[in-house]
Amino acid sequence: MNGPYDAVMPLPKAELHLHIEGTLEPELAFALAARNGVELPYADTEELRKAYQFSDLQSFLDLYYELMAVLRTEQDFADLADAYLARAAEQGVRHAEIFFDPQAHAARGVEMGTVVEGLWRALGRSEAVHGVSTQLIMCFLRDESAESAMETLEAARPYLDRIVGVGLDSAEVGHPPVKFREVYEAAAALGLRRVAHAGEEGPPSYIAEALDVLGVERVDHGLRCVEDPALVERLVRDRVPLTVCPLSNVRLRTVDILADHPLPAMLDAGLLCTVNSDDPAYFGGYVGDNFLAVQDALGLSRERLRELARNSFVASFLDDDEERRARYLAEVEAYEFAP
Ligand SMILES: Nc1ncnc2[nH]cnc12
Ligand SMILES: [Zn+2]
Repeated sequence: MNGPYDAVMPLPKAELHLHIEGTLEPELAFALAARNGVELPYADTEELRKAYQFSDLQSFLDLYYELMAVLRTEQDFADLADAYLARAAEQGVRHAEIFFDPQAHAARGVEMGTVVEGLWRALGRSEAVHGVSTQLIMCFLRDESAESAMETLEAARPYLDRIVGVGLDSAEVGHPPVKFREVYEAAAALGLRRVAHAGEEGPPSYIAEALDVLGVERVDHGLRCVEDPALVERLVRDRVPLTVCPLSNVRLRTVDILADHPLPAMLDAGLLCTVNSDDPAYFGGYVGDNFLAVQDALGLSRERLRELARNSFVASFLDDDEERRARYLAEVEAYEFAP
């Protein structure tokens, strides 16, 4: 018998908010640690999984950065991305726009070229191997300096043919978008697309600032917009996509329980929401699992799920390949949910 899993998983979708480092499963972390002679402060995968209890964004980021110590070589990044793409394909993902955090790797002496070339080894063959088209978005760590962000953009120059845009992530509160005005101006001048995390833990004013000062086309999370009706009106009017990450919000305690998540109200308000996994290895599910979870906890209808899938392609950076976008959108409309 078919269950909700069979109905929802194959629904064609794009994933637009996914940190590749957040796909590092405990098993792969230990395998890479052994390969690279890195000592992890956990006895085994079970003990590591027990550490996945977070009280807020920072408590997660501490573990997220700590585990990155196992990522050293191009092959490590290729293996990481390949594992994600295989999982994503199983969850109905047809297109993925993937974040990476070069500053977090530079801190261990791992250079931009190692990260990008390694990721590209997997991304370059993803369509052929997994049936998933991909794009790369380079994120700046907002709790690092603006100068460091600018140096990172400089370091990325030789690889810009492989990077579609820039993003902004890490600890939000106290690091408003305006801090990165110049680097976003420089990124725009290089022809890069712009997104930023805003309104995850930070106030609604950070969302407006990301739009006004950084010129972002898409807001990552954007959840706290619901506190400001005028901002919601603006986001609806301007069709600004929000990359919502429901399981992440619960695990990082942005919302108490999934049943209280504002996603249905956001969709009712006319916001262009998408559903994404953020850091699936840490938050208990990949993007299809997020779809399933919101269907279950929030009672979203199948037409709402179809709307979310449609939005994901509309909000994607497939503007340079409208034919492909149209093909994906046609797949969404033609999709028949298993009974
Ligand atoms: N949810 C998140 N918010 C901010 N920075 C992140 N880096 C990885 N996941 C993140
Ligand atoms: Zn994120």
